[in-house]
Amino acid sequence: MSILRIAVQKSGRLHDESMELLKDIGISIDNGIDQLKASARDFPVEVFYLRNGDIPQYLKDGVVDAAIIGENVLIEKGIGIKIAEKLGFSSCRVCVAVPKTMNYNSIADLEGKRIATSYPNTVQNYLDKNGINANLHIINGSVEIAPNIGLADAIVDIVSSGSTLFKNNLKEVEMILKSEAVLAVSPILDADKQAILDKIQFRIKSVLKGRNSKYVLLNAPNDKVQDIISVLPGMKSPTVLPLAEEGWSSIHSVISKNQFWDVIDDLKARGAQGILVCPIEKMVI
Ligand SMILES: Nc1ncnc2c1ncn2[C@@H]1O[C@H](COP(=O)(O)OP(=O)(O)OP(=O)(O)O)[C@@H](O)[C@H]1O
Ligand SMILES: O=P(O)(O)OC[C@H]1O[C@H](OP(=O)(O)OP(=O)(O)O)[C@H](O)[C@@H]1O
Ligand SMILES: [Mg+2]
Repeated sequence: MSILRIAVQKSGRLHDESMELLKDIGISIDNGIDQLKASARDFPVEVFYLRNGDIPQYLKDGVVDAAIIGENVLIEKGIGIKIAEKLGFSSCRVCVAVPKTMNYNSIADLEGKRIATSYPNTVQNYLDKNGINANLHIINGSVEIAPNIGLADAIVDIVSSGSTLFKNNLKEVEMILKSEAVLAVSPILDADKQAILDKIQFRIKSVLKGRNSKYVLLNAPNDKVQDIISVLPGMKSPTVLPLAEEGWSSIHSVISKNQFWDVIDDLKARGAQGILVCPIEKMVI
């Protein structure tokens, strides 16, 4: 029987949420400390714990079949590897930053400069597209220190809150790309493995939809029900049930997290009372 080999980051920023997602889709792993490989108890899956930066090559070679990986690393090293699903965590951006004191007006100011980065392919592509010639210095970590020690005039690195740039007296001047954790798939995948992957992807979609939605219950007098329903999306349409008290109804619906507060304000204004909001574990549509 086929077994799908999934790579996750061994340790680092993606590890915990990757394991949480696997758990949420029903893949439980006996994770012995320092194990590099583990089998799932209840699903035909093996999990490989690898460095994020090494995963694109393993996918290309078909050593692993799928992976949870930072999109930025795939863009840097994973030409031809398909993204099956965006996973909604570890969001960041890859940016150009320069010393705060530099008078930066446009990308033309990078001409002839020394740029330190761990993402040389991404940077070179970006410079080529913009017709800029610059000298790249490849460093593997602590890139933000490079301008302060005289190694570079600018850097390209990951930015999230911006606090690392701030601490190093740098300012963000260009955004090259946005990234988040993704489910990536090897180009070498037979039909049996594809069938396992399809099941996993279906489960991931259900979990992500659940994470992005809330279940809402509220009470309303019957004469307000139609007006309230008009602002509730619901999966098909909202559920309306009679309350024990004559003339009142309970309305149940699902609201997307993005619209949540706006819809709640609207519901209150239309006469909703006793509004309860619950998390949704999974949503299968
Ligand atoms: N500050 C951040 N905020 C959000 N996401 C981030 C941040 N830094 C990195 N990431 C994302 O998490 C991924 C893993 O980052 P991390 O620093 O843990 O590993 P790494 O050092 O790049 O990789 P390796 O596993 O090869 O040692 C990055 O590729 C990026 O997609
Ligand atoms: O904008 P911020 O929120 O400050 O995040 C950005 C920093 O986070 C990452 O480093 P990380 O902390 O993962 O350290 P590393 O360089 O050792 O991987 C990245 O390389 C930046 O340095
Ligand atoms: Mg890092």
